[in-house]
Amino acid sequence: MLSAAAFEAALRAIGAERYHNLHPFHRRLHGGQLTKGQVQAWALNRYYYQRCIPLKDAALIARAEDPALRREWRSRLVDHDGETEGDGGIVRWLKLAEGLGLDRDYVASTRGILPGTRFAVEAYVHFVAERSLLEAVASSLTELFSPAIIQERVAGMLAGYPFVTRQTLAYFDKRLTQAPRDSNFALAYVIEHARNRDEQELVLEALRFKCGVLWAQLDALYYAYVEPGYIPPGAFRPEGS
Ligand SMILES: O=C(O)c1cc(C(=O)O)c2c(n1)C(=O)C(=O)c1cc(C(=O)O)[nH]c1-2
Repeated sequence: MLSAAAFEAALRAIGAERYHNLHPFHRRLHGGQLTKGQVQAWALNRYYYQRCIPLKDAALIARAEDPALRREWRSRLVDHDGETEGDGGIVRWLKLAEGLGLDRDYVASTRGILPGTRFAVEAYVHFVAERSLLEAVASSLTELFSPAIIQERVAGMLAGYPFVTRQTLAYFDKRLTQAPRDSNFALAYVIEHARNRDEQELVLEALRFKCGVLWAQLDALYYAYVEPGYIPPGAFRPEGS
């Protein structure tokens, strides 16, 4: 069995090798190299991820028998759904999409998303609902790596696109405190609850799976909106394309 330190190092190595900051779509997004239509396509598709996160968190809570785990995890539902209407991450993401010039109702309808986005995000929700609780918790560990990408994204997008303002990107301000809180809890949880080498391997595999969920969403965007640019029937078409 790996020591706690070696186990944590193995988890971090997966992020260093596979996290979606490395994807060419993100390299372009953060480097100011995309058109407004391509940035809109990113925001519109990612809305589906945001919308489904609370479904997977609710699925996890439904399976957790430990009140302490449920109590800790429910803050994630509040972060995304808000305490009242008009509050929370989902609404903040819709504001981001609107700030980029998209119609809020069209985004919320998810009619324009890519099939690849739908399948990748649904695979995540199913994974959390169907695998062991340990794997479900482990699959959230990509958030260990998100503060760095968020800082890079916000700075890169503000510098790279005249149509992006700090207010438009307000969604990410809260994530900079929420993500470390959540991922530190999840990391301590998997270190404590993976009781043997096989369970540690399940945790590592869950994190690799989740990196694939994030990567596949960007593959779909790249293929449809960058190269070769085959937009599937029914999916969002940027103006002038
Ligand atoms: O901006 C990003 O790159 C990024 C990445 C991730 C992630 O690593 O899964 C999440 C988020 N953002 C995010 O905003 C978010 O609410 C979130 C929840 C989760 C999760 O798996 O429970 N990941 C992420």
